[in-house]
Amino acid sequence: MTSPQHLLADEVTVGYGHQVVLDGVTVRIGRGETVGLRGPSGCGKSTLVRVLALLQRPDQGRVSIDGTPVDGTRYAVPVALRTRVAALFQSPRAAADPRLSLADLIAEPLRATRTPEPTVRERVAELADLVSLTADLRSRRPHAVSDGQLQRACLARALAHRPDYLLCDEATAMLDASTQAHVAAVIRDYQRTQQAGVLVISHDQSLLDRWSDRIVDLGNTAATLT
Ligand SMILES: Nc1ncnc2c1ncn2[C@@H]1O[C@H](COP(=O)(O)OP(=O)(O)OP(=O)(O)O)[C@@H](O)[C@H]1O
Repeated sequence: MTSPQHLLADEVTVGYGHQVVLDGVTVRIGRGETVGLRGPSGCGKSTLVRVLALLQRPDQGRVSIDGTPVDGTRYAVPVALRTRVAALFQSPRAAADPRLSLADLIAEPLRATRTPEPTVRERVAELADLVSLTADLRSRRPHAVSDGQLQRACLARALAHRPDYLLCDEATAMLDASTQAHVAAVIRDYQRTQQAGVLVISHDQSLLDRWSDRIVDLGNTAATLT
């Protein structure tokens, strides 16, 4: 029997104190498809991304990757499994270590998995080219680049391990129109060439319509959404 080709949040429940944010939510992202996720502010979209990215453990329910259930958060999960999912968030400044050059930022996930240094350097050059970061920009630290340039580095870093699933949480919301189009184009090319599954969160309905194969509405959390 072939294993399923999807990233699945299965009947996931998450609460903070007395507030239940996700109540038995099921969302499936198939390989090769782009799923849009919408819903009013505070309905739990970012919480769901953190759960799917294995950054937060649900109170109930579970995540599985291509049929393999995941138990625990990211660093408790074997490298080969956890690197299949990557996430890109709205604020690159919150995500990036200010002490690292953009090249070292992109290299971070590769070094964290003990990738040999020559391979790291080769892959970083390839990724930086993919997001059009010049050699000059690669040597700068976050304070010396624009938000758009930093977000491009964060995208390169997210793609470092060639994830099968990429979760984009308002990833283009803070960017000007031309950087937004650039980042979106890189993600779409990646999605097509790798047959990756992509989850896109946005408050911009026209962006969701353009980008998604289908749209899931998380405003209706009582329902099971697949
Ligand atoms: N760590 C936390 N501790 C307590 N409450 C939290 C925490 N993280 C999120 N919340 C609350 O959970 C609810 C859902 O937050 P979340 O960020 O997942 O929603 P969202 O749909 O992504 O919102 P937005 O569209 O505004 O980004 C909100 O009411 C938020 O205040």
